[in-house]
Amino acid sequence: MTSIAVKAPADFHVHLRQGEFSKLVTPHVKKGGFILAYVMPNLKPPVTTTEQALAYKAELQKIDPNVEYLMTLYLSPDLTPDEVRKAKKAGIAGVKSYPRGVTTNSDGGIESYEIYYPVFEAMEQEDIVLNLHGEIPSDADTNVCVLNAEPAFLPHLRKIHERFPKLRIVLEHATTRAAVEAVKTCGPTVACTITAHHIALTVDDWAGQAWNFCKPVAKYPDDRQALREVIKSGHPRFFLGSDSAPHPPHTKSTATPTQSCAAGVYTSPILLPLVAHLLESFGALDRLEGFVSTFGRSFYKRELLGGNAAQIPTIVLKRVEGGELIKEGWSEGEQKVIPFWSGKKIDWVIDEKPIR
Ligand SMILES: NC(=O)N[C@@H](CC(=O)O)C(=O)O
Repeated sequence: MTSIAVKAPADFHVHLRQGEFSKLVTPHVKKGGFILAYVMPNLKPPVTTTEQALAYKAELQKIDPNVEYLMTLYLSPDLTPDEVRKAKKAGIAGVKSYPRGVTTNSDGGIESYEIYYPVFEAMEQEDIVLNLHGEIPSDADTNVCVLNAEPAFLPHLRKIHERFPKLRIVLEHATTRAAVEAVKTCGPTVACTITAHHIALTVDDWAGQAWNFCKPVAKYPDDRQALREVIKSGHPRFFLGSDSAPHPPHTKSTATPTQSCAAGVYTSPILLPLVAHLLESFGALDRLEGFVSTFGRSFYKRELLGGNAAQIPTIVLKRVEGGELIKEGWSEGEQKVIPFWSGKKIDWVIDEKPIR
């Protein structure tokens, strides 16, 4: 195969940041082949109200109007059932839960799920999606660390799903076989995003390599295998959410003995070619459109159906013999960002002028 057409690619988990940094990274969604971005709310301060989310959306639209932005709120005590109803009317798509302290800007994250049951009830009624960062905080007393934080979280997923069976829930950026199996056994209201980097990496790739470090961390080879298998099987409740998380280079690469490096892997500007390259590497290229577009769109009720099929935006990838080098980085003024696999070659690029 030398070219592939993908209809309406949608990234169901992306960090677009704020201020000048946002101006650099937001256009990279389109650059990477995507026309829909499901935007994370972990800004400083976090996006906790409908008003803030709409103001943030307006900023993103000003930077790049060519992408559809689906906005989320940050689960915190500020979020009330009334605010959920207001959010629904304003078109907010989801609420993201970060357990306290597990990742970037999660100091205001949650400590217990039960206190949010009235909020979940309103979300279930209003059909707003709950996006779960599925890790529990590390705790030496209970032997929890980054390697088992995700399996240890799964009982919470099951409990919330049992209590609110109609609430649509997405377990974000799954990294383990246990998570894949847990989501499979849940009902049709529970889905799961998988990142590009987690189908490439294992523990060995981030131990000693800050650029591959993100939360949740990549796990064992067998866990990666489970992610690949479920994508290859074409399971419709498993789809792409890149968790593309840019950080200024100095926060990734110049950690000191007392300061750890920022968590996050940046894939936006190369995303669709990268996913095609990875899926092809394990024989799942035929699942590309399902994984990066139709499955997620169907779960989120954002299908592009009917009308004239020719009007659906289509991105064409072409194969590059010998591979295409991933750029060293992008910069604008003082802002700079370095992508995942910078300096490595991948086999696909976006065809800017496809012959139709
Ligand atoms: N994935 C990451 O490692 N980091 C994300 C936060 C998150 O989604 O955990 C970020 O905002 O940098």
